[in-house]
Amino acid sequence: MIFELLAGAAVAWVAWSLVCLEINVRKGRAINVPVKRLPIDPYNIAWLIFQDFLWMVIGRLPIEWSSLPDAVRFSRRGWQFHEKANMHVRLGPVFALATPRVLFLLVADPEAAEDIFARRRDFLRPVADYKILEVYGPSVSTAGSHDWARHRKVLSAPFSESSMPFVWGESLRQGRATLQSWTRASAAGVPSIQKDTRTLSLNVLASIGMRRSFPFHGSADPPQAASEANNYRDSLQTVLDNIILLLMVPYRFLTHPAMPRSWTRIGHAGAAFRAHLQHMVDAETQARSQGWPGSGGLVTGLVQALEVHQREVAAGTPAADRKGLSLDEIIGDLFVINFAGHDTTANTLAFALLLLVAHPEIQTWVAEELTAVLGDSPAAEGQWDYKTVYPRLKRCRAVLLETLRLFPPVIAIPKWTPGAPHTRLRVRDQTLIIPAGTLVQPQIVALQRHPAFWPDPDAWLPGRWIVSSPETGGEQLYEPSRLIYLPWSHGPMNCSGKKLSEVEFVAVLACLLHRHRLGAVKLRPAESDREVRKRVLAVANDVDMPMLIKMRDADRVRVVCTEA
Ligand code: HEM
Repeated sequence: MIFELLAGAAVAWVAWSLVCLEINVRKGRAINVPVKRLPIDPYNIAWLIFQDFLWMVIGRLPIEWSSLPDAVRFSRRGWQFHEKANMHVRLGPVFALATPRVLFLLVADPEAAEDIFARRRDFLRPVADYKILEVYGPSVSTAGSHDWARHRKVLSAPFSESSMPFVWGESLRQGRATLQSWTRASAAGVPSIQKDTRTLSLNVLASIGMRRSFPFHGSADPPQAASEANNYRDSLQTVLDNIILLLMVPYRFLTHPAMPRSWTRIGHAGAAFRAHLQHMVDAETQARSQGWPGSGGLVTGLVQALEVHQREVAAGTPAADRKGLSLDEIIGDLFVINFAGHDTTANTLAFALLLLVAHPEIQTWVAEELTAVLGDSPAAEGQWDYKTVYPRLKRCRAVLLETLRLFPPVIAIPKWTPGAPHTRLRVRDQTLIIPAGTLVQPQIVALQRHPAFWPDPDAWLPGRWIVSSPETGGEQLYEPSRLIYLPWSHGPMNCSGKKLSEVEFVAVLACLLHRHRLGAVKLRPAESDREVRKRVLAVANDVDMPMLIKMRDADRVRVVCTEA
């Protein structure tokens, strides 16, 4: 009887899904763009868990990605990375993907994408889908339009130009410590550059929060006693390493004695991180109440916003008109900044380092610039001044820009159309009438790899970013005149940490390549340079997308760092 009931429910669910799918197919057809069907909702939890196993099996079969049916390819998390610009080359700048839950409209047209970002009220961030990020409270990423502006105003100061000399100094410190650790590594190479770039990026983030430098401890260094939640940096590390579990289950529940021990450890780190954030806010508030200027770090601006909020609450200002941020909101923002700034930067550095290992000629090209700007003496290292040095390191930035072109951590920016009954969007010579509730996604990967916009689109060529300045004849960075490049998103809601990530990346690369070069440990003595390059590129291109694009196993390449 139970079996029959379950079977009946399953049949009803499948039938209902098919009906919803067909309704969305019709909506897509009415927009007058090509429509593809995806019979399963890509955000279905069971499917999200099960698909890893399925793709592991498919990956072992001798089947090319391009020969799989469309519906199978689109069902993979992060399919846009594997598909590159192919679907848009085949179907045009816009096509619809109908699923049982929602209709997606995928946009790879520069002008239409620009229009979507500019019309912030017509194409909203789907904040309901972002609520899961509220581990510690509402934040800039999860706030609706009105509240978002309040958050963003407060966050502009810590990411402004005036904070960059500090970011530069700390990134140089961490970059030099990484170099020391890597040059000390045995002939077997650095065990994990992915782990080390995470440690480095975490240390930079922690220093921005605390205005205090943390020692770098690399994967090649002797093991240290683990301190799960003892300090701010370690609890943050545990929280970010286990973020998927913490997004699914509130950390308060994880600390329950009935939970498995590995989960309670994560729950305690979650609680400790919250306590550290609270402590930082309290210490800052106290310092300010005693007339001291505060740490000058990220927390200072947030605590000022808290003071504004508290004054408005005391004055009885209605909630909708209040300025500043509540305590929950500043804690939420502190968390989201760490979440958004950690793996994005760390993964990008790891991709760039492996690509540099595969392309020693680009290392030489970057080192030429470093020598021209910094000289070649180690003694002058302390004089690498942000204001005079950073703007001149264009080739270092070219390496970042080109790495993010091929491997953007975020592959598409979700927006949705609230306007009833529809929203209009001009795409080339056509006006699309988009029904309310459609998820409209400017496609980062497709735009950044489209052969119509980029010659040799899938090749990693940092030199494409360097052009000759019409005024001086010297080198300057290429700036695309259309929206074909958007790894940090675009428009007013773009990434707050863009400049920070650029400054950090350039500082670290300058430390690593100024007087050293990176190579790969050979698998066998007879492995040729060509074979090594092919192997390293295969590792870099073998990506997964648990939340962001990352290499499935960067540690298959053991990196060595030697003096040039
Ligand atoms: C290579 C590095 C990075 C990339 C590629 C990147 C990319 C992005 C993208 C695509 C968004 C989504 C914007 C949207 O929805 O339109 C975003 C948002 C955000 N990022 Fe980054 N990010 C990077 C580094 C950082 C860093 C280092 C920080 C801070 C320490 C940071 C903080 C943020 C914040 C706070 C937001 C939310 C902005 C808002 O909603 O107004 N990001 N980032």
